[in-house]
Amino acid sequence: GDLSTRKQQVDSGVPQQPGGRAGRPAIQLYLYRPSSVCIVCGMDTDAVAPGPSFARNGVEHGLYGEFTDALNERVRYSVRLTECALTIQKISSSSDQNKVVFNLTDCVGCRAYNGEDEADVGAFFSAYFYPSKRRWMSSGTARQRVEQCFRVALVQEPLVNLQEAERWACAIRDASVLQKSRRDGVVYSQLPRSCRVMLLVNPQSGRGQALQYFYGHIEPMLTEALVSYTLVITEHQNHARDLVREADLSQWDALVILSGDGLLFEVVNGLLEREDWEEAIQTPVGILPGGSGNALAASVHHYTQSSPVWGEELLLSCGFLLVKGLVSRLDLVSVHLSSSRRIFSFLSLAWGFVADVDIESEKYRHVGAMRFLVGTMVRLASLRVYQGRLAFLPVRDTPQTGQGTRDRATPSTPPKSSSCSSQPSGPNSSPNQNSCHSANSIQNTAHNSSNNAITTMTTEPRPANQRGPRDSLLPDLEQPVPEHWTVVKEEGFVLVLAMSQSHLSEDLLAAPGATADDGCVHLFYIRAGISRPALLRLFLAMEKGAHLAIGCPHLVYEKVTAFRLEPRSSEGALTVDGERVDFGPVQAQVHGGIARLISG
Ligand SMILES: Nc1ncnc2c1ncn2[C@@H]1O[C@H](COP(=O)(O)OP(=O)(O)OP(=O)(O)O)[C@@H](O)[C@H]1O
Repeated sequence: GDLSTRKQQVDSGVPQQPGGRAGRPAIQLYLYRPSSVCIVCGMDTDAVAPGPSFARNGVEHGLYGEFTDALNERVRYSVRLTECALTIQKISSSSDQNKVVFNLTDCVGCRAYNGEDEADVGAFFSAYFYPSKRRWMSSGTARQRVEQCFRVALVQEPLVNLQEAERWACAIRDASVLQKSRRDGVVYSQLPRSCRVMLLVNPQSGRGQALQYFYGHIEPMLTEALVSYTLVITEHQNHARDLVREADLSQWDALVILSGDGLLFEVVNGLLEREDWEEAIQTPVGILPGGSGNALAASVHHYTQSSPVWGEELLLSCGFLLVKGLVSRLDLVSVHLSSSRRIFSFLSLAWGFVADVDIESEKYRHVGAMRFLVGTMVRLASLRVYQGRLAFLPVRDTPQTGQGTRDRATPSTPPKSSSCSSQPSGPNSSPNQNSCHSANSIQNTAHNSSNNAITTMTTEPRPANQRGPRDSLLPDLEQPVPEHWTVVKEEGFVLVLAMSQSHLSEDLLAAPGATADDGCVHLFYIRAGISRPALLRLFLAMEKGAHLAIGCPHLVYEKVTAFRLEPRSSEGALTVDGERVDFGPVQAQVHGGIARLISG
């Protein structure tokens, strides 16, 4: 339904209706009451003359209109829309002081509507912006909601006024769609306009506030951006996985989760367990932070090169990226567990200190993201050494044609699924022979069973746990690692951490150089012998991603495409994407860019 009330604020120069207060946004319900809108369109004044490329209340290379403040008819504004900005200026003012320019890269939508008062002939349009602004009372910037509302009352005919409001709304929407902040070197595709999203919310995630976050921040934003969604509230573990495995994906342009990373782990693995996994994994996935770790959400925000944000500011940032709808590639790591199970990870594999902190701090969940700090202090007090063997395939030693490296040139028509196997290949197999890339089309195609690119199965379908891309770099887990792999001499570790994204949690920038689709795993390990203060210094430095610059002799960092870890001590946990997995030998290989992630 329509939004029905909102906070209104008119500042000295320009009427604004910010939905949240400055600084950290609180959870608020934005209920819309259009009658509170404050600008009247159609005043005949020459105080601010339109530029030569504008027609008054008409379009040439933009739009120009003149307005008065409905709350004070003596205050008038000129409004200009160009291809990249909406500029609002107080007409009576001769200086530029009262001019406000809204960049359309910050605009998520605009809509036209009638007022609640049936006797009112005027119509309205509202434009919704989320510019990055300085925080109130603290340093840095964060996105904050700003609404600009205009009343159109050109004539006494309500329909004509509504058509004029719709013309402005449409022009602002169209111009905003074209204005997106893209990073150099990233290949994007685009969600369709008015896209359809399946939005999965885990009400238990984090401190149990995910649904509040949804209704307070995300639902209004989706409505503003005309994104239609189906809300699914997960009821139990593996609910999302089962749902995604069976869903008719042609109904959705994206699968988005509002939760911790664990729910996206289920979605990704559900997609790869489908018979049509090659096409299914092309469905863009998105993340909205609702957990206590929120590592992928923090990474996605970090990739936009914006200053760090946390909590609800991070939620707003990720919500903004979702409705802007840019999609890039996402690496997945195929992880073979000792139980012969294979799972796919988009985030991390941890053993030792980090994994133990993650699992042991579950009991401090009520303190939110602080649980990791508490857990770190507790585990530091009883620091352990974990015995095991580690081997890896450095990026520099990886065959260029093999899987695990970034391959943007992969043809868009996938090979037949029947030629693929999820089982590890023998050490002598050629990566080319074994490679089974998914369709790496950057087009945002409908998930249509008549699509030519979709491969039909010509042989017996593989069981769900054997689907997904073939791991051409991995030998059998019982076989020794290939000779060209690097085997670590030491067998005593404090931690081993394999990162696919930049962040380990909202405030731990573990792999500063990582991107979502760099085609490698950022492998860190800390050798036994590090002192408690040195380890603490490393974690404190990690908050700003400065741990590698400390020069700690116990910390080793390698970019790899595959690795194997064989724990020898029985204590400690093994986690994949923050979830505990079967303890024992494990090996993994990266599949560069096989999934798609809503990012910026
Ligand atoms: N309604 C539910 N009740 C209980 N568990 C659920 C429910 N929905 C999903 N789950 C499971 O909860 C687990 C944790 O979810 P998720 O990682 O999304 O949140 P979180 O653990 O709070 O986040 P974080 O790891 O950042 O603290 C997942 O394995 C998921 O399967």
